Amino acid sequence: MTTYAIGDLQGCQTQLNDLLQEIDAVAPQAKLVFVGDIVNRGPRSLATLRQVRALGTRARIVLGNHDLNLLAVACGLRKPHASDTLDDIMAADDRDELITWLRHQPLALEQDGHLFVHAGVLPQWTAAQTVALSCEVETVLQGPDWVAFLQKMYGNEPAIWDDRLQGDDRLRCIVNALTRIRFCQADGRMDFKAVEGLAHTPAGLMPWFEAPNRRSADTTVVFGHWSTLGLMVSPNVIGLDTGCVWGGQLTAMNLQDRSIIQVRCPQHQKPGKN
Ligand SMILES: Nc1ncnc2c1ncn2[C@@H]1O[C@H](COP(=O)(O)OP(=O)(O)OP(=O)(O)OP(=O)(O)OC[C@H]2O[C@@H](n3cnc4c(N)ncnc43)[C@H](O)[C@@H]2O)[C@@H](O)[C@H]1O
Repeated sequence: MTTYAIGDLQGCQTQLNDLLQEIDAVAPQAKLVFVGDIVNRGPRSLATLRQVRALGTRARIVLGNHDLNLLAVACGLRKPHASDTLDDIMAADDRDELITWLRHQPLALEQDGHLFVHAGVLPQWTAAQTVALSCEVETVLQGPDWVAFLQKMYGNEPAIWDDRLQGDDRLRCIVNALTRIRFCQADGRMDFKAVEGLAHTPAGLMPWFEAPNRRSADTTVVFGHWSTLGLMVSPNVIGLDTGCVWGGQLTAMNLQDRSIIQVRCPQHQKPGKN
């Protein structure tokens, strides 16, 4: 069975339609895995969310930082940022159903020998451990205390993993790795400032996937989140955020033969204005 992994949609539903048409033309039964940031910044968050959900068992997703932001906005914890484009979801008749569906999605999943996350994986984690840690967050997100969890989720500390972490600190560290990391130090300490591409790697930092002795290196990790990195394809790392919302492209990769389908996108937001 063919599987396509698809990069950050960010509410670009017109391009999602175009992309799905192109996929269907070559592999109509293909399974789909979206690497998160289904919504926000783009013009059609509601339609995008509805369409991905309507794909049913054909598609799986992992949650991104913008999807978590939507949950926080929807439950009244966060005010929308000026650059957020979530109003159509907030006003939708099916808003509660959509939010419930979203908070029942994973932050990491393994399928067909690939590990899917939105942002990255800490060097101390194996692929199996990554999925287990994701499950810890999912259990809380799907339970009765999900709003209290989101309230404690924000923050950059602890920035380094320790198996002994517990409670809110443990969950925050897991969420930050799976949905926000780009660069880290050699010991896996996460950086949350640098957002540019590899040519601008700050001194003392490295992309998370180049951390020495990364224990998930035996599994191909597929991720999004890092639009300034762009399309990144190496034997065991595949980055698919090609900045559709910033005027780049929406990208899908056939994980069996690594062929690429891309759809050009108009610029919906200007970099640096968020
Ligand atoms: N635990 C948690 N803690 C904190 N926040 C959490 C959280 N969980 C969820 N969130 C939420 O995360 C949301 C986003 O936070 P931000 O802080 O805005 O996230 P970001 O990483 O800067 O941006 P993004 O995720 O859109 O990534 P991209 O590569 O496209 O863009 C990255 C940057 O690249 C720039 N860029 C894009 N294309 C560019 C180009 N062509 N040239 C130059 N710069 C470009 C953009 O301007 C942008 O600044 C917030 O709403 C927040 O609520």
